[in-house]
Amino acid sequence: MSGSDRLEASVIESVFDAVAETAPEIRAALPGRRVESDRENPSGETVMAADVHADELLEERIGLIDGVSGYASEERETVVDVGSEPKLGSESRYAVAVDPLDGSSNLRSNNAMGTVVGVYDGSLPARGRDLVAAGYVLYGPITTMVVATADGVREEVVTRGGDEGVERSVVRESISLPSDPVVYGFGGRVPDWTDGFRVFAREIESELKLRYGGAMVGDVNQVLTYGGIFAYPALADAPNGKLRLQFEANPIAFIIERAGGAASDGTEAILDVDPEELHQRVPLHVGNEQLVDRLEAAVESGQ
Ligand SMILES: O=P(O)(O)OC[C@H]1O[C@](O)(COP(=O)(O)O)[C@@H](O)[C@@H]1O
Ligand SMILES: [Mg+2]
Ligand SMILES: [Mg+2]
Repeated sequence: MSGSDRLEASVIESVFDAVAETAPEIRAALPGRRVESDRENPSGETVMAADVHADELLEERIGLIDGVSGYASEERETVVDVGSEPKLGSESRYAVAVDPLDGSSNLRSNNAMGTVVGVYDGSLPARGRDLVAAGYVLYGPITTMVVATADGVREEVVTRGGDEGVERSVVRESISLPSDPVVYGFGGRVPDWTDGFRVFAREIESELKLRYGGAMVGDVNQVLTYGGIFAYPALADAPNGKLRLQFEANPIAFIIERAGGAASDGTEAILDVDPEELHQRVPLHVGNEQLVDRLEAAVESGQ
């Protein structure tokens, strides 16, 4: 292994160690943080106290990792320079982009939420093809972490061990999307969908079962588990949809592609989208390849 390969492997391992160690703390702190903070994020959304807390914990832990030069989050205007000279040689060139708490509007109703992380080889904003790893934590009835690297996709269960340590056990390895899709979940109000997307949705309704929980991580995990399609599409008053390219769409697209699926903005692969700014939004359609292909055809013909 060359020096730069060693650095990359060590950065990826350290990022997921940090995320796994932080997840039980993020979860344990939720009950007292189901209220709005006095802040708005760069996307113009009101930030919950739990969003702020998760972001602070992750910045502190990820910022310490040897070889990581930048930390960016949905909740911060600019990339935080956390660079140091890596001990393993090579330059410190990796940037980590995080959605500290995905689906935080589910806090009030006590439904699923997640944490999304992307490890980019380069400075942000970057193309999804520059990701070297991505993953998410799902705070469901149990806490799981899905990790995707060049080697494939795995799912771990994360629990608090003795003396506040964290235990991780791999429960699924080499995950690939089931070839016979079962579920779908689409965000946004139906009247705001484009004509092409509505036509596609009508077809899918008679083929698959609806599973929509309002947290992208939870909804995507249904697709990863049972096969199917998740979308937060372009809307009449929001042509770029709701989800953010760097923090949400790219990491999810990376995971689903590694699991044998596809992800599209409606015309091209999410991972090929050239970023213009850190917080830009993008329509996201992700799942089994044949469904994403059909979606692209329908969206194109309906515009
Ligand atoms: O409430 P809506 O419009 O269905 O939107 C739900 C979508 O918004 C999100 O909550 C946005 O993520 P954040 O909670 O991180 O802002 C996604 O997780 C989810 O897919
Ligand atoms: Mg989110
Ligand atoms: Mg969020």
